Amino acid sequence: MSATARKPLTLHRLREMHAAGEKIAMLTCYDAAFARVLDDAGVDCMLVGDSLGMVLQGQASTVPVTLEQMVYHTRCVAAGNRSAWLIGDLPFGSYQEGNAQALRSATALMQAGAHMIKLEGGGWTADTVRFLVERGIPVCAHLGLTPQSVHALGGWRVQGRGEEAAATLQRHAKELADAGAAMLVLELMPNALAAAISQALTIPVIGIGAGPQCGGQVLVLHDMLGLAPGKPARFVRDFMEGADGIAHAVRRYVGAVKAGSFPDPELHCY
Ligand SMILES: Nc1nc(=O)c2c([nH]1)NC[C@@H]1CN(c3ccc(C(=O)N[C@@H](CCC(=O)O)C(=O)O)cc3)CN21
Ligand SMILES: CC(C)C(=O)C(=O)O
Ligand SMILES: [Mg+2]
Repeated sequence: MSATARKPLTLHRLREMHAAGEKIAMLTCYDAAFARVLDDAGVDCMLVGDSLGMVLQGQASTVPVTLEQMVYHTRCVAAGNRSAWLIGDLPFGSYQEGNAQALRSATALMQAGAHMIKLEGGGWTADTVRFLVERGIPVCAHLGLTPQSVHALGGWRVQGRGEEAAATLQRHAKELADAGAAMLVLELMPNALAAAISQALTIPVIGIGAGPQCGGQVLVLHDMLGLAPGKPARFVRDFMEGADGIAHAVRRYVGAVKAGSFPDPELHCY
């Protein structure tokens, strides 16, 4: 634990960082032990991602993850975290019924310790985003490869290739920002498209497989520690390679994101 504890990050502070051009470093986190490590290493935002269904549970997608499981892991992370901004992922089926269901699910994550909730999907979610924001719940939107829709999208494929698909994603991003989303995750899309969306919005855009020109980056923790099974996706870098332990690997990730040296457009991008 560092001698000088950081002040807890706020949405106000994240907006200031973004306005000043400082990149935001986000990692997924699923438990208290890692939350301590990430907090001490200076990670700005922790996402309790529904990717835990694949990473922790060994399932083939994020579709089976339940709200109850997300609440449990959010509570675990909140217990270990002191100063990072904590984002809870709404799982598949926990907001699609309508605004009332979305508010109930978001409330469960906020009461478990989340500071913000994230939900996947395009323009159709804008009304729900507005509804939650008006009721005091900060919302992060998520566009591009939205894993909860993997069976509809036809696999883990790069999104927004082609003019029409790119224009649609740009329109959805604008609609979500207008609805009050305070942050936007862009997953798996060409650099140029993610750069254009980041430029067009004032809110921080956090990329994963979306190029270096986003306002910040996120990776799945176990991927950047070289712990995920199988061949990693192209956008992953193993920060354990040459690192002196886990805390050092996480500090190297934070440093690389802040310096703009990760992701490398030659290696990790589309
Ligand atoms: N461990 C883990 N890491 C992740 O980043 C992640 C998850 N799990 N689970 C939920 C989703 C699924 N994700 C994935 C999974 C696979 C690819 C993948 O294999 N992509 C190909 C690109 C295919 C194309 O060119 O269209 C690649 O080579 O990167 C990408 C994102 C991202 N998310
Ligand atoms: C990869 C990030 C953006 C995510 O949604 C997750 O980890 O569930
Ligand atoms: Mg997710």
